[in-house]
Amino acid sequence: MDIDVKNLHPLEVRLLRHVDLAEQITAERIIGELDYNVGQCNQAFSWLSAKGYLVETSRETRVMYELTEFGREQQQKGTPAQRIFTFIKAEGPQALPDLASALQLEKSEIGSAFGQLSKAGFAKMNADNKAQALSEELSGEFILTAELLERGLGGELVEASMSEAEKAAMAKIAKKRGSANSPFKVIEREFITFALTEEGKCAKEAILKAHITGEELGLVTSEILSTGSWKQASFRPYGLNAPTSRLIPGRHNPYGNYLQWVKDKLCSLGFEEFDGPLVENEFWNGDALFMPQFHSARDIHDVYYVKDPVHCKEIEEPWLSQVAKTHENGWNTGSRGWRYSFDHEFTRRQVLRSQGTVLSAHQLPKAKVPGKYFGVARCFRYDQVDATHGADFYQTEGIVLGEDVNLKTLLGLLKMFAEEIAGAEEVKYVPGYFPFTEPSIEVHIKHPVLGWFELGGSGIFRPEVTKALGIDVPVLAWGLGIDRMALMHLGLNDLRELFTPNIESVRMRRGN
Ligand SMILES: N[C@@H](Cc1ccccc1)C(=O)O
Repeated sequence: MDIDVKNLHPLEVRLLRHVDLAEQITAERIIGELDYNVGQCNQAFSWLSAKGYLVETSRETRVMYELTEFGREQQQKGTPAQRIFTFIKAEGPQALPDLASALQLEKSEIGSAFGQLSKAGFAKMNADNKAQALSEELSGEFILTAELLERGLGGELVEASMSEAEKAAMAKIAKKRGSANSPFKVIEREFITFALTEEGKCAKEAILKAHITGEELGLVTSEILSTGSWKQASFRPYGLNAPTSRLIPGRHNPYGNYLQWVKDKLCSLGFEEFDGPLVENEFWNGDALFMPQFHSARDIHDVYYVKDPVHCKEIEEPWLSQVAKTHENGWNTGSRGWRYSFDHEFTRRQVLRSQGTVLSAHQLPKAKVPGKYFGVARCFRYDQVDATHGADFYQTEGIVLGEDVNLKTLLGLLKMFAEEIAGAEEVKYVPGYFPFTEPSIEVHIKHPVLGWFELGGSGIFRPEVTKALGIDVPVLAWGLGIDRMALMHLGLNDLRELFTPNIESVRMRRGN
């Protein structure tokens, strides 16, 4: 079997070298014989078990006794019974209160210790009501207790390896967990026995063959360099195949990065960024874009209305009057208008913006000519959520104003969005319809998994839009689903992945 033992930790190596092939291995032995502490021993066991070199062969819970502080004190001074016996042996019979003050023990302690001595026949109360020793020396239980206390100094006592007499003596003096005046605390500990597996045996042989001792140095220190001791030392090899610990530095969300990249790109092309509120009104979101107020896309199924307050205060003039007249009869835009009576209450209804074009409408009255503007706008439309639809979505919106801009300029921009920003290889530009542009062009791209889908719309704003808002030059306009572009660019197959809270999948995603 080919086993790579170079990456074993010295704690594992020393353990493997130490144990015989057929041996049962216990923590006690490893701690005692290899001078490991409990933590090191547990680590060696768990690492070797994880590698399949060790198997657990049995597990038992053992009762153990641990000397308490009180026990240590008694061990040093002697137990009350011992001390009373030694004292009355040396000084002759004593009254109990005198014993208490001479030995600095509580009366109750004297009482119970004398009781034990007299019951066992080592002392008695004489005619003068004084405690008197009855034998030459203590034996039995009293000696056992002293011995147990002494052995307790050296470490925990395992019940299973105690004699019946010791167990009986221990039962009298030890209390379960923590009693302040008990010399021993009773604890229970799990003992696991391990044995080498076949792989473990191979590993042991491989270690011996490779002369790995576990004493190799893992660290070059200034000390071993300055003393020159490195010359004699043997070193642990680098485990070039050892897995490194995973570093998870903070990083930006890939979609956030993408949005920033798009913004930077547009700014570097001379676009100015615009932005606006999420809550808009029908006027800017639709009316100013020459969408008739009775247009079906504006009914309650598509747009989210604001419940409170339902209406905004007032719409800025002269835009309100100019737009209203344009709807009614074309005003002086050269159009006949939609020929209905403009609803001044409807126009003030508050909505969540449903298209980024609302930003373009706001921009027109204050735009520079020539000028280029863009924005990334979160928009809201009621929709059934699926791989390519959300209830809210981001659009990258933009306008270019100027005497000499035309359809060719627009197509050039759309090509840049589809090919450079979305990264699509197959693109289709098809005629479309929007109430605010003429002509209108839709952009479609082909996604490797989802197939063809629409990126968004574009066109040249109609004079009904531009003139009513104070602009008299051609204005190119577009609104493209930037979520969909990101889907393509980031190599994802579902819009919902852009917004996933699953941190693992976000970490794995390639950034921009
Ligand atoms: N606002 C349109 C897209 C569009 C923008 C600008 C001009 C033409 C079309 C939409 O959301 O679908």
